[in-house]
Amino acid sequence: MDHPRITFIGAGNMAASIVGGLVESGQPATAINASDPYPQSLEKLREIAPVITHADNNSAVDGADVIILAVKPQVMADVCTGIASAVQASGALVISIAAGITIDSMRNWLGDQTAIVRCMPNTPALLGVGATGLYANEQVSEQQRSFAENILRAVGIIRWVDEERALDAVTALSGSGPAYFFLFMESMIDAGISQGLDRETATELALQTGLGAARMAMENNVDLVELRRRVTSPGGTTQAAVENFEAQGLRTLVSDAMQAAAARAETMAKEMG
Ligand SMILES: NC(=O)C1=CN([C@@H]2O[C@H](COP(=O)(O)OP(=O)(O)OC[C@H]3O[C@@H](n4cnc5c(N)ncnc54)[C@H](OP(=O)(O)O)[C@@H]3O)[C@@H](O)[C@H]2O)C=CC1
Ligand SMILES: O=C(O)[C@@H]1CCC=N1
Repeated sequence: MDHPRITFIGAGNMAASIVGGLVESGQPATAINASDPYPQSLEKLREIAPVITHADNNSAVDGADVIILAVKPQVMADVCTGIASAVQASGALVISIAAGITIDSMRNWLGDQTAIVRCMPNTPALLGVGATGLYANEQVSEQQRSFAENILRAVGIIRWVDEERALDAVTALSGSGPAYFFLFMESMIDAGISQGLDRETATELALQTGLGAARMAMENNVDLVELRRRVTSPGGTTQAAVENFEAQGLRTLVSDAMQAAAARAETMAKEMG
């Protein structure tokens, strides 16, 4: 099978970014179906590519090889129970991108033997530079694993994890991670302004610095500690700032925040499972 027939349930932000990446990577739009109760979301999706749209989830699932559940965790139970018979009849692979919804919950709603890949992408997928962690249950075949890989690779890098629990750590790191960097850049901009820069200048310098640092970390074959050492002249300005970060417990702060995110993913699984 050259191109699997892919169905998106939910045509929001994440679905739109994955559709964009898929079509760019050669998946024909005519082999993509999407359903959403909100016609405007479907129209927006068709501005990206001429996919086949449905108001009804079951009609979108009909004939699919891969079904991507791209709805909010809160509506997942209703969506899954509503398409369960059609999913069982199709034998399709189900891919969920919802935070904190476990494979056990999905098997309860969809049927025991459903092949499920649970994954956690992030919003840079919108630009094709996402980072996704994936986990497959036993029912997923080799061919279905490669479908899942190709779909998520169309919007960035992918990493399989061996245990489903690890997806909570992936959520805490790369799923929520873009927001941490935005917060850090916001803080740098505010600090620059309070030291006398105008907002536009502070913003431009902070964003370009973020981009430059990320590119250096990815493109130079040098580890982060060494890259940091090269910026930090002994007795200079960077040392003064970094010592302040360390003294105020930046590492503990980051670790505690990521633990809160992972714990929230676990609680969501209990609340919505
Ligand atoms: N945003 C992020 O950073 C990340 C999000 N995720 C996960 O991705 C998933 C989707 O998020 P996102 O794209 O941001 O959300 P959106 O709200 O943009 O998209 C969800 C879409 O599903 C539609 N929908 C609601 N009910 C149904 C239904 N019964 N059947 C079909 N479609 C329905 C919604 O319509 P309507 O607007 O009318 O309700 C909406 O268009 C979430 O589960 C989230 O946890 C994963 C990684 C990162
Ligand atoms: O905040 C959330 O719950 C979702 C999951 C990861 C990013 N956004």
